[in-house]
Amino acid sequence: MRKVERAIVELKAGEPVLVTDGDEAALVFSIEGVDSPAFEAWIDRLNASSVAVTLTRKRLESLGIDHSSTSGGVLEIPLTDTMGMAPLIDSLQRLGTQTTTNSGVSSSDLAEPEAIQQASLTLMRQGRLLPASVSIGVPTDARPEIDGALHSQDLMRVDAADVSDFEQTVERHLHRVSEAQVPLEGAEETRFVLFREGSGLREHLALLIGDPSHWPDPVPVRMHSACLTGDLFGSLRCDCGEQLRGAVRSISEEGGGVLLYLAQEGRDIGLANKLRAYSLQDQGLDTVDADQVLGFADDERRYGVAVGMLRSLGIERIDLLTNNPGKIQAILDGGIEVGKRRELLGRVTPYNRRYLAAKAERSGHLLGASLKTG
Ligand SMILES: Nc1nc2c(ncn2[C@@H]2O[C@H](COP(=O)(O)OP(=O)(O)OP(=O)(O)O)[C@@H](O)[C@H]2O)c(=O)[nH]1
Ligand SMILES: [Zn+2]
Repeated sequence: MRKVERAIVELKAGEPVLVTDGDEAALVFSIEGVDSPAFEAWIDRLNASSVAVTLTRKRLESLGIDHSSTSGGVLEIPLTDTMGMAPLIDSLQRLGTQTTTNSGVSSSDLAEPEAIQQASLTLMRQGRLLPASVSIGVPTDARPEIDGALHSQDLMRVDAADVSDFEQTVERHLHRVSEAQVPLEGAEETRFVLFREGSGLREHLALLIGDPSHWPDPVPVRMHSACLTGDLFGSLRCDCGEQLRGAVRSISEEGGGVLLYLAQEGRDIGLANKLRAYSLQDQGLDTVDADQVLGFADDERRYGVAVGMLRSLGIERIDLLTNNPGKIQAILDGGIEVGKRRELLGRVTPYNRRYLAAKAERSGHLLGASLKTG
């Protein structure tokens, strides 16, 4: 597991990772890393005649490519002697982010992602990078070159099978690391408990509000996905900051309960991608389409960690503060009983009205009344 974690750090730094599957091996870069010196250097070192771009199905759809595969597609790009590095990098980056549906690529140009390419997309996802990768196949005669780099620790190697296990393993190994009393405005008796994922990459908080021995049954719970712009800076583009403070207040008034503050910035696409999505929304796309252009599903969140935290706190029956039916389903799927849903509304502003409307109309969030009156 630590190897996969290190591989993600390499990819985030624009460096390649060697991904293997049996006898097959490829050097994988994130599409964000193709302008790094390492990319050009490895094309030369391996004397590569082509590179392969792996895109998610959502990304293919947004490029107007009708592809039947559920997991994505792989486009082989031949490298010619006359093609300079700058145009190659430019066309790779455009495949990763351009908004036009006129990509010039058709479904017949695409291959099904194999284990290595599937693993590459998982690595990007775990690193909250753009979900697109570029790989360079390693031919047998280039193995000594690669072995040298592995030996001198210039290159990290991971096996595709370990990558595919990673996501599940992370959720199973949740550690309760540290805790302290932190009095909050409106909820002075609050205890922060920090949980760390097995991989060490992410940390989530449980705020225990009030005295647990006097909590109502079912326990009022809010699962809140981090939103740096809204929670901390009071962004008017969303309703998160108000929901966060409203939840603390309301749980405290009801006699206590738990707020889970989950490291799932931007519906778990990460802050870098959320800012990209915002900028696409400023060009006219709604919140769902903007994420799709970047290659993401409507909502990338899973709640295994939240279920794990509730279990570790000994909570088996909850009332959930949310407008998102997907969260209720996820908790039920995790085997925790949900009594009531309690709505939790933020203020509707001219800046967030469109965002909230898209959540209601396209993602099934229960916000209808607030949008009419707000
Ligand atoms: N990708 C993306 N994420 C956004 C955007 N606006 C806000 N977010 C993120 O959406 C998440 C909202 O989290 P929550 O309030 O927990 O969840 P919710 O799905 O709105 O459901 P509720 O429980 O009803 O609030 C946060 O992680 C925000 O950072 C956006 O335009 N695009
Ligand atoms: Zn927000």
